[in-house]
Amino acid sequence: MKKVRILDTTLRDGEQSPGVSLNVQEKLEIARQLARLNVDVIEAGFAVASLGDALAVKTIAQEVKGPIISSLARSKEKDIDIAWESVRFSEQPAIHTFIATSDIHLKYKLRMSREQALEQAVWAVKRARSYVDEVEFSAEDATRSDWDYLCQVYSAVIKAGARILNVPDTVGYTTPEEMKALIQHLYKHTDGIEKVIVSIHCHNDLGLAVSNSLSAMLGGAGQIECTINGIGERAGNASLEEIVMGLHVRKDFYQAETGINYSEIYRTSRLVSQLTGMLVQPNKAVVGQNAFAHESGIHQDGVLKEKSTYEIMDAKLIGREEKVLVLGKHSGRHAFNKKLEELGYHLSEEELNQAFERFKDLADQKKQIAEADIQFIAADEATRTEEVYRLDFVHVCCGNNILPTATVRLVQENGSTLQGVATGVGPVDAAYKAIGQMVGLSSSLVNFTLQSISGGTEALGEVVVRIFTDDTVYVGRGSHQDVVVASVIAYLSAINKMTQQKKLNPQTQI
Ligand SMILES: CC(=O)SCCNC(=O)CCNC(=O)[C@H](O)C(C)(C)COP(=O)(O)OP(=O)(O)OC[C@H]1O[C@@H](n2cnc3c(N)ncnc32)[C@H](O)[C@@H]1OP(=O)(O)O
Ligand SMILES: CC(C)C(=O)C(=O)O
Ligand SMILES: [Mg+2]
Repeated sequence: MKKVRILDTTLRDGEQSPGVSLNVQEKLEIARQLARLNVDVIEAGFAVASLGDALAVKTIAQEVKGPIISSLARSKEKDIDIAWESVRFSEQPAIHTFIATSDIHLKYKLRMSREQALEQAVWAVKRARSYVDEVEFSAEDATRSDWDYLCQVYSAVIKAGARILNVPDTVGYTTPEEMKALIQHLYKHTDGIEKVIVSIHCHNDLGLAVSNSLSAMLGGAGQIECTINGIGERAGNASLEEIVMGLHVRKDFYQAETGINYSEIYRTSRLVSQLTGMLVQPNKAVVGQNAFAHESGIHQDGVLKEKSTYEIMDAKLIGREEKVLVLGKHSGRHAFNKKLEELGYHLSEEELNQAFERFKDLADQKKQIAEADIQFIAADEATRTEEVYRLDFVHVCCGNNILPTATVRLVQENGSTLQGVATGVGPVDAAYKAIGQMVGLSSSLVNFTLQSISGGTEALGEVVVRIFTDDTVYVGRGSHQDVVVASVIAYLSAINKMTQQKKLNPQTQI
């Protein structure tokens, strides 16, 4: 059975999804979960992009054990040096350098000749190899590049010391058949290719990212680059859970397997969705809410008689079992903490106390606490931003025959309070206007989403808010059984992040 390496790029390409911005603590939490999922490589970021990115890569390199920790770098001295400074603390550091090879990119973007790009690629790989053995090289837009030129570039970078050759379908342009043929062509015409790992990195512009990745594997690729829930630039990247389960369920056909710990798949999907604010569509394969739900009578009848009639994988295998938890309003701190540890969370004393208090509040109002509720509360506490403004109370007056009005009181860091009242088109709008006036916020709300975390009208409502200011998006999350309260908490969480950022960088306008 062939072993396929999984490189997870949720924290790099995944974070390139429009509207996603993760802080260091959130990235660390995801990286820890990726280690539990047992990915082979975590591409932790693009260190040169910002001080925050470099710090996140460095923190992950220092804290997360198990996977190789890599940073992306253009084929530029500054990028490679900063990438090295950030990953060097890992037990297994790696640098991933790239340059585009398609004529379109060479002519219009890089304004370089083919010869110049080849020279630059070789230089970059040598510089990266002066720091570390694990050097990956990507020929950006490989699938729209001339195949002979591509072989020349790959032969030259192997000679320069690259250990992994990545073939990106940067704009999701190729097809499964063409991808397999390209990988086979590279194997025939690239000098020294048998000594390196061939990797594949597919985008989903035509919805073919997973198919193209699996085809590349059939052509000989030994590493697949992907993201949790398929998030990433534009239409996203190949989705990790679909690739891994595709290889597992069709082992008979692909004759390949990964080292992924299947039981962590669902939990990882939930965590990434929660922290990025990118909701998972209900019909998403493997991790969508409906992926194991049977609606029609004939299907239900079949499944009741024998599950395998309509199920090709076991929900329990990926950690999706809907357990009725024994945890409830009579549970104590020990049992609660043990459950958190089972779910992979190690909270500080203070975080545990806060999480326990929220759990008890919820248990008072909800008959059954689902695992998803507990996971949400734990992740929320583990990644909480320092509170510049905390909600004291929100009262709303609304209905079908009344002007929606909200009164809100906030407590500031120094203990003083702010109180405001406003009207709006609905209770959330009114509350947001009251808060905006109190904190002097001139930024506009970009996006607001609301979903329930578990079933029933008493379920926790999860709100994700994105606010935009000074070219930066701040993502805030909030959860509460009352959706107006959840909305206010989410808004304050985004405002708190923005205010913290302003303290670090006083030029930033609010
Ligand atoms: C296919 C991908 O996903 S690639 C990764 C994409 N991810 C990102 O871009 C996120 C992080 N990026 C950033 O923070 C910024 O773009 C930075 C810090 C990397 C660069 O910022 P800036 O210096 O302001 O440059 P800007 O982004 O406007 O333009 C990119 C420059 O890099 C050059 N460039 C692009 N790719 C490469 C490469 N692989 N090697 C060398 N140079 C490159 C471009 O030609 C352009 O150069 P120019 O300024 O001489 O015209
Ligand atoms: C940097 C490379 C690997 C990339 O993300 C792409 O080409 O899509
Ligand atoms: Mg990409």
